[in-house]
This record gives sequence, structure tokens and C-alpha cells, in this order.
Amino acid sequence: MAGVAGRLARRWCSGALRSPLQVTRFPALQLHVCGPAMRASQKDFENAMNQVKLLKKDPGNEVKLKLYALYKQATEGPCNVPRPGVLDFINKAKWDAWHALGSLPKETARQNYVDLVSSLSASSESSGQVTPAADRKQPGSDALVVTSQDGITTITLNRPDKKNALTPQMYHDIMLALEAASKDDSAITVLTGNGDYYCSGNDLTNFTDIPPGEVEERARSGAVLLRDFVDCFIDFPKPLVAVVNGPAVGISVTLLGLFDVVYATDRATFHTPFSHLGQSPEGCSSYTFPKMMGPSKATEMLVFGKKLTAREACTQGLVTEVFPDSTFQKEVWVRLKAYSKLPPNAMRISKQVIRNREKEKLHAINAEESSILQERWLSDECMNAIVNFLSKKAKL
Ligand SMILES: CCCCC/C=C/C(=O)SCCNC(=O)CCNC(=O)[C@H](O)C(C)(C)COP(=O)(O)OP(=O)(O)OC[C@H]1O[C@@H](n2cnc3c(N)ncnc32)[C@H](O)[C@@H]1OP(=O)(O)O
Repeated sequence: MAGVAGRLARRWCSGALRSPLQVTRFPALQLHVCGPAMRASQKDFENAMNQVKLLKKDPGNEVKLKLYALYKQATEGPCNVPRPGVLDFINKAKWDAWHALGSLPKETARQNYVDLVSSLSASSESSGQVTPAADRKQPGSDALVVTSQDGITTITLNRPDKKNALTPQMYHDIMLALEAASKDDSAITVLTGNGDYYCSGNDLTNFTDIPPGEVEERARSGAVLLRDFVDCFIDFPKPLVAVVNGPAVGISVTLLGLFDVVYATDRATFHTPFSHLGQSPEGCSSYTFPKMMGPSKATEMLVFGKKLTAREACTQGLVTEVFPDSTFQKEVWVRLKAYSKLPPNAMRISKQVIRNREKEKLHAINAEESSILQERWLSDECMNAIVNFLSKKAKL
């Protein structure tokens, strides 16, 4: 079973449903799924398990019990374990729901599960996404969700409570997801965020808990990670689209210069507070930003940390188009679905013709920026800025 799906199923089976009155919070993500298939395959089933994780609205305990029962029936067959004791209310409710399915065949339970999830997803406020790609290697944590549908592979940052700040695990998972997306049969790849933020950049707590003797080594390995990460964006062979669903900070902004198209909600802002953090630009922005907006506008952003509105970012060429927040998801996904029907090889080749002109240059810039940043991470300015952030967080 795919990692995310497995974790989800385990969570459901092992206590997410803590009390019949307790509501499990689901991360907010707009989604829309295919209608019910005539006969659900194992892949459909795994996709459905991933979709449950992205439901915008909590489906309520009754539906969750139904999902639990169908999941158990589909994977283990009829319930023939002893009924939990009368005081074990939660497990008894789960057992009852499963037992009520009697001898329903596994295939039918699987189909019913898929149909139920599909109806929940369709009724959820939605736009244009999602069928997780069950045959791809799933990332190592729930902080990233990869889905594939309608010729579009979507990589969603899924740490909304931390404004989708990027942990080392997430950098690795994004690299894996890009690698898989470059080889799958989708025509377009999308990066987006779940929740009110697109991404708040590097997780600043990445700088904590470093033993004194290991600071240099951490800076060195951080620079290697950064370089590898950005290289994946430089080399990505298919059209890469950023669906910027909210404010973006730091590396999530600089990387936009390596995307082919950037769509933003009018609620988005673009902020690169590198000097405030004692750091320096990465993601090839020292090259792409001056190229797209001219050196002085780039300096305002990258050196003085001026935060741009979505409309300003669009005027500066960083954003392709801005949409009203109320229709953002709908309009963007309709557009992307139409683009994804274009001949994929032609799109891939056209992208490469554009990118190949400066690939070498971008790699060299990435290497240089990473090495400068490695030095910056060791500076007092940087250390102080991180301590500042962490003390505010700790309300010191
Ligand atoms: C190896 C590769 C290195 C690549 C180099 C990359 C560099 C960069 O990306 S530099 C940019 C780093 N990012 C930042 O400086 C942003 C820091 N965060 C903030 O300024 C704010 O949190 C905010 C403006 C993004 C949101 O403010 P607000 O709406 O007031 O929400 P909170 O501050 O309460 O945030 C909620 C929750 O999320 C945590 N959080 C947000 N961003 C980060 C982050 N970048 N790193 C770590 N944690 C973050 C925040 O601490 C709150 O957590 P709790 O207090 O636990 O609820």
C-alpha cells in the first residue's frame, strides 16, 4: 500500500476516531475527483484513501465509520473478530459498522469505498484536482501530497499549520516527486500549497538543535541540499506551473523564476527577507530576478526585502497572471486542464528549447549562490536573525 494511504488507513484504524463526538480535522485543500468508476481497481482504492486525506470538510463520524467499515471489509473481508467490550465505545462503534457489512464481497466494498469518497470529494468545495498517483513512490511524510489526474501531476505542500515551511524531509520529498513526475505520463506538473499560505520558505527551526561542533558541517550539508534541490527545478523537463494559493516567502519565491508559468491568487504576496535574516538570495534569483524585472526592482526585493503584492509581482514578470481569490482555484484548474490536453511531447520539447539556452548558466549560478549561502549561515547576522525568530515564537 502506498505510504500516505497506508498511514491514513492506519490512523483511521487506530484511533483518529477518538470519540463518537470528536471531529477529526482535515487539512483544507480544494479538490475534485473523477466520477465513480464501474469497477474500482486497487489503484482507484489507494487513490481514494489519499483523497480522504485531502477532504476540505470533515465528513462527520457517521461517514467516517462507513469509510472505516468499507476499508476493513475491502482489505480483510467480513468481520470475524470478537466484539469489543460494552465500555469500549469507540471500538465497539467501529466493529458494529464493519460487522454490519456482513459478507459483502471485498471487491464491492472497495467499489463502495471509492464511490463514497468520490461523492464526498465532489461535494467538497472544489476546483480541479486530484487523484493521487498510487503507482508513484509516495513521499516519506504527510507534509507533501502528490496526485495525478487529467494529465497533471500536482505536488502539494501540506503543512498548513506551519504555513508550509519546508523541512529537510520536504526538500528531499519534493526532489523525489519531481523525479517521478518527470517520468510519469502527465503533461504538466504543478506545485501548490494547502491552506492559507503557498509556502513560508525554509523552516527556520532547521537551524536549531545543532551541536556546537557541527555547525560548519550542517552549513555544508545544507548547501549541498540546496544546490541539489534547485538543480531539480533547473533540469525539470516538462512545463512546471506554480499555483500560488497564498503568501509566499523566501525560497518559495526565488524558485518561481525557474517555473514556466506562475498563477497567483490576488491574496498572495511575495517576500524575500534575506537581508533581514542575514542571508543571501538562492534559487538562481540573483540571475532570474534582475533578468525579468531589471536590477533595481530585483534589488528592492532581494536586498531590501520589499514585499510585493500579487499584482506588483505580475507587473514585474514574476507572476504570469493574477486571479481573484474567490475564483482562483476554479479558473486556474480549468485553464491547466485545457493546457494538459496539448501534445505532451511538443510541450516538453518547446520547454527544453527555451531552458537549454541557459541551463549551464543556471547550474553555475546555483552552485555559486549555494556556496555563498553556506558562508552566510555561519555569520552572526544570520544566527541573530534565527534566534530572533525563535524567541518571538517562544514569546521570550
Ligand atoms: C536547505 C535549503 C535552504 C534554503 C534557503 C531558504 C531560505 C528561505 O526560505 S528564507 C525565508 C524563511 N522564512 C521566513 O523567514 C518566514 C518566517 N515566518 C514568518 O515570518 C511568519 O511565520 C509568517 C509571516 C510566514 C506567518 O505569520 P503569521 O500569519 O503571523 O503566522 P505565524 O507566525 O503564527 O505562523 C504559524 C506557525 O507557523 C510557523 N512558521 C511559519 N513560518 C515558518 C518558518 N519559515 N519556519 C518555521 N516555522 C514557521 C510559526 O512559527 C507558527 O508556528 P507555531 O508558533 O508553532 O504555531
